[in-house]
Order: sequence, then structure tokens, then C-alpha cells
Amino acid sequence: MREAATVQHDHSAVATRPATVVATNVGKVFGSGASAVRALEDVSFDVPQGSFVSILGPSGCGKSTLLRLIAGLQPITSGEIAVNDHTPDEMRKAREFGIVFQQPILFDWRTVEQNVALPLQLIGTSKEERKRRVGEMIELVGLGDFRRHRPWQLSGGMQQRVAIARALAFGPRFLMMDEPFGALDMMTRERMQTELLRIWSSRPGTTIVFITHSISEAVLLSDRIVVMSARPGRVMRVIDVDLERPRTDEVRKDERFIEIETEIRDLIFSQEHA
Ligand SMILES: Nc1ncnc2c1ncn2[C@@H]1O[C@H](COP(=O)(O)OP(=O)(O)OP(=O)(O)O)[C@@H](O)[C@H]1O
Repeated sequence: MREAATVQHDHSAVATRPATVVATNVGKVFGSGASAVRALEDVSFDVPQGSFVSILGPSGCGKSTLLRLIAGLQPITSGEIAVNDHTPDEMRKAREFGIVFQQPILFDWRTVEQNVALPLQLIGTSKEERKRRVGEMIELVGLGDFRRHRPWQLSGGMQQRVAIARALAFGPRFLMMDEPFGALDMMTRERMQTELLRIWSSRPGTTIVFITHSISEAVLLSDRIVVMSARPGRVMRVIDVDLERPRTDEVRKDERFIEIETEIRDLIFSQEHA
């Protein structure tokens, strides 16, 4: 397995771990000829095993596209992505990762329990094992009292927690999240961020790739931030976040937190005004 490359701001230990994702000079073009859209250009970065890596950038810079390429849901135009030394397509077929989308996709006629159980049912997990794991995941995301509710009886934040529980239920070592808190109000969003950190720390070794356009969200959550430029999306800088863990809301007041936030803001601002 390839070692993750050393990058700028390499203060933490994450850069020395083996890489779960290695993206090398990735390009993505939609369509062809005059109507071709260059969504991504020459994108390279590593996601060390067990780390939390955010992909941060303005709307339309190709973040979701990049996630779909990593997940093997769309073909790459140029360059290469390796996920645990396999192609994204191989990983997708082996169901080696979980994925959470911006809008939770839940089945309204199924209860919370039944929604969370779905991927386990699909891979043929026994009923007893399913019950055990679903119960555990529902507790983990704090929905123990709502296991028999239907999605429409839950708030947006609770629905997203169901989607997170479902993605975690089959125990993926690699989780991809595409702006999972984008549709939530600020207070719920901040609560969900710290809850996600709690869930993640309870499952050591789990790698997360998280898409966001919020600088503070990226700094709070991540070991590493891949800062993207506007379309065509390119990597502007890769920043390793050297804030101690466990992190709580309090870290937002930390001098270093504000310093990193400011650095990213300046970087994005300098590009907009270049
Ligand atoms: N299937 C597609 N066909 C053609 N163009 C596409 C397709 N999917 C995405 N694009 C284009 O690629 C670019 C990147 O889109 P993408 O959704 O990846 O951006 P994003 O950074 O995730 O945006 P947002 O933060 O608004 O969700 C956009 O210009 C978009 O119009």
C-alpha cells in the first residue's frame, strides 16, 4: 500500500499512515465538443487510513463529482483513483464503503429500524445479527426512542441521523459524506457535527471523506482539508489540521482554529480576486 504523500502544513501524524484513497491527476469532463463541461482538472490528494478528510470548495467546483468518482458511480476521464489499492468500481461492487448524501434517501413506508436494516438485508446478514447491529447503530445516533417511527415523523436532522446509522450499519471502514448537514439549520448542524465526531471516535480506524463548503465545519471535523478552486475544480492547497482531539464546540474559540480558518478564507479570497 502506498504511503500518503507529505503535504503542506504537515503537523499531524496522519500523513505517515497508509492511504485509503489516492487520487492522482484526476480529470473529469462531462459531455464533448462545444458543450463539454470541465468539472475537475489535475486533482491529486491522499486520504490516510483512519483519518477524517474534508473536500472544501465553492458551489460547482466539482466536490460531488469527485465523491462520485471515488465511489465508482461515474467514470474518470483522466488520471487515477485507488481506494485501498483497488479501483473505485471494484470497491463499489464489493460494497466496501458507506455513503451519505446531502438529502437523506429514506423509504417512507419503512420504520427507522427497517431503513437502517436495508443494506444488511441486501447483503444477506442473518436476522439476529441484523437486529443486534441495527439496535446498536440506532442507539449510537441517539434515536433509541424513535426506532418504530417513520421518516416523515422525524425532523430533518433526525432523518439525516437515520441515513448515517444506515451507512454505518454494515461496518464500513470507509465512509463518504456529501454535505450531509447542508440542509440543516445552524444549531442542528453544529450539534450534528460534534455528534459525528463522537460516532467517528467510537469506531477507531474508520476513514471519512466529507464534502462541505463551510470552512468552519471543515476545520472542526478534519485531520486534513483539500481546498478546491472554482470550476474547473483544482486543488489549491492541502492543509493538515493540527488541533487536538477529541474536539468539542469549544475548539471554535481556539486561537489555532481561527488561524486555520483565516488562512483558508484568505486563500479562497485571493483566488476570487486574482
Ligand atoms: N451529469 C452531469 N452532466 C453534466 N455536467 C455535470 C454533471 N454533473 C455535474 N456537472 C457539472 O460539473 C460541475 C461540478 O458539479 P458538482 O455537483 O460536482 O459541484 P459541487 O462542487 O458539488 O457543487 P455544490 O456545492 O453546489 O453541490 C458543475 O458545473 C456541474 O454543472
